[in-house]
Amino acid sequence: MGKTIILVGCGNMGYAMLKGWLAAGKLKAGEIAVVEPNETLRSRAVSHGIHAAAAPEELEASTADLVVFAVKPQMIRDVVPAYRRFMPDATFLSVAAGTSIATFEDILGTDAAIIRCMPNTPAAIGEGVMVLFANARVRPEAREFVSDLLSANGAVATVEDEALMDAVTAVSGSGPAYLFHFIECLMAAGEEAGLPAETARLLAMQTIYGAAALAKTSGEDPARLREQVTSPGGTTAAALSVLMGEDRLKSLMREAVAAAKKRSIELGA
Ligand SMILES: NC(=O)C1=CN([C@@H]2O[C@H](COP(=O)(O)OP(=O)(O)OC[C@H]3O[C@@H](n4cnc5c(N)ncnc54)[C@H](O)[C@@H]3O)[C@@H](O)[C@H]2O)C=CC1
Ligand SMILES: O=C(O)[C@@H]1CCC=N1
Repeated sequence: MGKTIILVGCGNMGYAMLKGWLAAGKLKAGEIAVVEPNETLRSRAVSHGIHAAAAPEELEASTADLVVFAVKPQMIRDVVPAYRRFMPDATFLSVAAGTSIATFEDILGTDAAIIRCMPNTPAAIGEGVMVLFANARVRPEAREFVSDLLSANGAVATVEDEALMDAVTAVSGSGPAYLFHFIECLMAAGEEAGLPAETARLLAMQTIYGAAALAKTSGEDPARLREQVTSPGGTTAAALSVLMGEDRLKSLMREAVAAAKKRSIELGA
């Protein structure tokens, strides 16, 4: 690839993205450096042969093409100024929920090339969805480079209106947690219905995986796929009358997504 990337923060999301890049062979260990104050987390990067620093002053790189911020939104104002020295060459990519381009421009100046990205943790296995919004300072070559890098993490999409990033965060950024909880609930219900724990786990996991894969690959509307499972007067109809009666699950999902969107807006305030 021949570029220099600095990953700032190698926690849950930063490391998930890094794993996706390395697994897809998008970059060599020598093309990326990590800044992470936590020694245990830093050692994960070191185990891949990557130079990992506890603080930006310890970085060996004097130039960078891309600086990726994967720290908590509340830390952005403290962390970002140390990377101003990589301007004007660097493009800055932030995955921080709620944190606007305007906040970065306030810290780095309006000359800075900034891309907001809302990823999700399946990025680690190339099955994430990475949603981008860039400011006008990002050059076309930099956009292409970032899109190509992130394609190792899964689908890459863009929004034209930055305000949509809060809804994106609520649907796909936080979304994996909803599905993990759904798996937990289906496992627990399976056990209560009499299945051994290991069987309930296998059935819940493979059913979610298989249904998602079928929904994605078949091109069928999810409602049509649901109907194909639902025999009139059968078992599925009995269960769906619980989930869909009075729009129960739909209302819950609407409330959950609205709560996440509201929190994303608050984080950016
Ligand atoms: N976890 C997720 O599923 C997603 C997280 N995000 C965003 O990713 C960002 C990181 O979230 P997580 O990875 O979940 O949190 P995390 O707490 O696992 O990772 C943040 C990392 O930043 C490190 N850090 C703290 N101070 C630092 C500094 N001065 N320089 C460099 N690194 C420093 C921490 O030691 C920690 O490892 C947040 O802004 C969040 O909104 C976005 C989408 C999904
Ligand atoms: O919970 C959060 O705030 C972050 C953003 C999206 C997923 N995790």
